[in-house]
Amino acid sequence: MRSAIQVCELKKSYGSHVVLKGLDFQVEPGEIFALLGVNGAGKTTAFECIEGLRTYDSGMITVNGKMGIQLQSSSLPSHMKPMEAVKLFAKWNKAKIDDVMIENLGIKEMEKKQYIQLSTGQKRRLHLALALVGNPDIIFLDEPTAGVDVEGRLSLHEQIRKLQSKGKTIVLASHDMAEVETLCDRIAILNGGKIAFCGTVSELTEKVGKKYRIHIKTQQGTNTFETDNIEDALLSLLGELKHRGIGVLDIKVDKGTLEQHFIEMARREGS
Ligand SMILES: Nc1ncnc2c1ncn2[C@@H]1O[C@H](COP(=O)(O)OP(=O)(O)OP(=O)(O)O)[C@@H](O)[C@H]1O
Repeated sequence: MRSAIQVCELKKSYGSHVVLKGLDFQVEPGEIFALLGVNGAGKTTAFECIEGLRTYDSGMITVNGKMGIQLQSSSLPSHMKPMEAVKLFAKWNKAKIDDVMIENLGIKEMEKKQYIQLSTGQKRRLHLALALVGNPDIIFLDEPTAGVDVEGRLSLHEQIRKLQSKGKTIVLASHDMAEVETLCDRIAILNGGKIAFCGTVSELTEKVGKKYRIHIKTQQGTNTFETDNIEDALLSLLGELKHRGIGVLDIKVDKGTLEQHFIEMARREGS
């Protein structure tokens, strides 16, 4: 099967500032893929090169499918009404407005407001609707839930999953690691102008998360212990607690969070 997006040796500089030093990655059809990196790593630059909005110095980009691009904040005229924007985008795309999509994203509820009067969450939903107007195959979302409250974020996640269930490919950039962990099939970490890691979150954990962490809650409080040998550590910990007559209320074992692995990756492979 052809990849939805294939990026080979992508290089991009702004004057003497080299931002992308040869990116290589692929996005497969129907997956939710995240491009991660610290501020200024070059995620937006990479997106814009792929989207055809920015020229690049060298490399090859292949996109198989129609693209839909979520706007950045304050990209629309401040007095424009949400449905006016939707109609305008539909006209540009020569597309029929999908009433179900408009309904799902709650665009009609904001009908009376001007763009400038929308909340951050409402703007994000409108931007997503505008990206979807032309019925694209591949949807680019640059920080789709930044500044959105928990409820709004969950509702946007639901919409993004619905898109995936319809066979759409989603490519997103996000600084919210919890969001990435729950939503994405694969991630790529951009660091020092290169892809430092590309794969699933579990693969990243295998690569970076060397130690097990035991989080244990007792009547005396919560503690975290790190160990290489989970079996021995658990046995001796539980044995010791039993010996001292301390009851265990909760116990969890992990190999660190995506956030910790991301930071570790940035430190390890830093530019
Ligand atoms: N038009 C431009 N002209 C010159 N430099 C630019 C331009 N756009 C971006 N840069 C620089 O390129 C680097 C990468 O920026 P980019 O916006 O792609 O990063 P990013 O990973 O998307 O960051 P953030 O997480 O903050 O959105 C930064 O150092 C930025 O200052």
